[in-house]
Amino acid sequence: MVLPVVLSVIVDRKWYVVLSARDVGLAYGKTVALAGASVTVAEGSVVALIGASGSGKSSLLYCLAGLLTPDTGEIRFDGVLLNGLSEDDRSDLRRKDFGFVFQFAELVPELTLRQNIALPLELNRWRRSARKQRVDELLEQLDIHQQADRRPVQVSGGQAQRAAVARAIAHRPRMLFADEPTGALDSVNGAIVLESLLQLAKVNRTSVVLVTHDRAIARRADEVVEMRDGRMVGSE
Ligand SMILES: Nc1ncnc2c1ncn2[C@@H]1O[C@H](COP(=O)(O)OP(=O)(O)OP(=O)(O)O)[C@@H](O)[C@H]1O
Repeated sequence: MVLPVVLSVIVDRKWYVVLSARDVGLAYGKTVALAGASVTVAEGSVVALIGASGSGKSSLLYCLAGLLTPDTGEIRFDGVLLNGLSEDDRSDLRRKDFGFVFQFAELVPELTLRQNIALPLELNRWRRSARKQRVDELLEQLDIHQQADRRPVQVSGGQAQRAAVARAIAHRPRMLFADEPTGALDSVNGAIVLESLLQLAKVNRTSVVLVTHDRAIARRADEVVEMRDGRMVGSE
């Protein structure tokens, strides 16, 4: 009975929790940003964190991504407690398994789009030929091949943000963290960036945590988690 076994492995994999936060608390001095926030991300799924300004979305995203250490609670990636890792191990994890897209592309201004996209591949020691092939493929997929040799100031905001998406996903990370990735764009360019991000994540089977205050964007996610006052709505 090989088939049922294979099927059950596929089903288990689909619901495998790749990342989770449990009862996470974080304060900046006297300001409480997170007050017992909990969320789980199934492998290959897109989770949108939505909520009013100041509700703690970005703080939770940064804790999930290992960029901030929570004061209390647990963050686990692949079952491993992030708070228990050394700073070196956490930065290894971010380099290999995580990708980031922020509201403003935050590309390196001195480098061309092509060089920006190649950065995570260099950091992960991809061979030159594999690097070139992957960067060319992404430039085509994101329709920015004609701007490949320009620097960020020489392209439009939408093109720069598409390059930022390419850079975030280039090394095929298991997790992509996106903080208002379309927040600085008009609706047409915002839609192009969002579609590219979701499509590339799907192709690479990358799980996504997406912070947005826009319900129309959140509707594209597999799961929408609403935050208020540093925790999930309905969790009081
Ligand atoms: N570096 C910081 N220093 C002090 N307080 C901070 C800092 N970052 C965030 N805060 C505060 O923590 C709370 C949560 O902020 P956070 O940025 O996580 O919310 P958010 O939901 O992402 O907001 P927005 O949608 O406006 O980006 C807010 O009260 C905010 O003012």
